[in-house]
Amino acid sequence: MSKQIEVYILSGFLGSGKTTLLTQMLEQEQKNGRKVAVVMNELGKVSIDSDAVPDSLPLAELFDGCICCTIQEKLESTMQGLLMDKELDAVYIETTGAAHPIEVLDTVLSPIFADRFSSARIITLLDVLRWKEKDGLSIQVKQLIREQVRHADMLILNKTDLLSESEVASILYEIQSLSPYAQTILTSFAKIPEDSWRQVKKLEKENHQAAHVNDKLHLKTFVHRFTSSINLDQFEDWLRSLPDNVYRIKGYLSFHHTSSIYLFQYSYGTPLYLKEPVKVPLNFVLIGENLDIETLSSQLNELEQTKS
Ligand SMILES: Nc1nc2c(ncn2[C@@H]2O[C@H](COP(=O)(O)OP(=O)(O)OP(=O)(O)O)[C@@H](O)[C@H]2O)c(=O)[nH]1
Repeated sequence: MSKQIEVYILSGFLGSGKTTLLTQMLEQEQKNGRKVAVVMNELGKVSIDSDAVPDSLPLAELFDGCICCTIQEKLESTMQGLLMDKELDAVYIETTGAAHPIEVLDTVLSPIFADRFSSARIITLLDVLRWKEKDGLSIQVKQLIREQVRHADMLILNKTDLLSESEVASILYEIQSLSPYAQTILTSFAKIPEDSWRQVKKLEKENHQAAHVNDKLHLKTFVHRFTSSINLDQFEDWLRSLPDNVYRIKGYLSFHHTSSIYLFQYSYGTPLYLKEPVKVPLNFVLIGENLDIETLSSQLNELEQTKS
């Protein structure tokens, strides 16, 4: 199997400190001599933050749209292009403040190459002052910030210099009830301990051995590779039996009754099948909260056991 590439999705509302954080992460990575690439997304037509990325690093700037919705396919092709670099260790994606992290994760895990990026992590920054004054925000913005917090693997409560210790403590308490599993740290100017974000990845690696570590991560991804065709009716029975914590599925399937391959998409309970014109590996990606990966894996293996 080809080398896994680490992916860090930097999420957080406008001005929360994503670029400030990215600059430090890249300094660390350069010090460690690792090869990284950066993907930056701006809603407008021009580059604003690209100076934060040293000239020596590959940088893809995706303008004039949001990679979580209007220009999803640009992100997908950018990620596919990055796979050509055999030396690459990690990709940092700075999202726009308006991005929904699950939508970005969903794009990063395109079934064409999901097995290479399956350790993707969401790191969310929260501006504590903005959170304290959230009553002044629209319902939609409040909802988006909550989603960014809720789906984080690592949560950075930034700009703590702007509030008192007791105000920060009460926000921490509130946030931990919203996102009890994320590794949470308090920062000013996004100063995080060296390489701490890379430890988040290690936690999942240990998932398979240490049951207690599972509790730390709530949003999970799982990539299954089908090696044969399956029975459509049985597949649909399996879909109907899925728990609500499976948010997204997408992947390639082949069925006993046809020689075609289908791209299957499932979002908020609605399935969609599209005939795929070319032959592709049958990668099947699931994204959800607290997924019981062992059970899902054995159910998918079982689907392959039926031969007609
Ligand atoms: N006081 C204070 N200012 C901070 C802190 N972190 C970042 N800033 C400042 O906040 C502003 C926004 O920081 P950025 O890192 O550009 O935030 P961003 O999330 O990349 O912003 P967008 O790209 O607009 O979404 C900059 O002027 C930073 O210097 C902090 O902890 N405390």
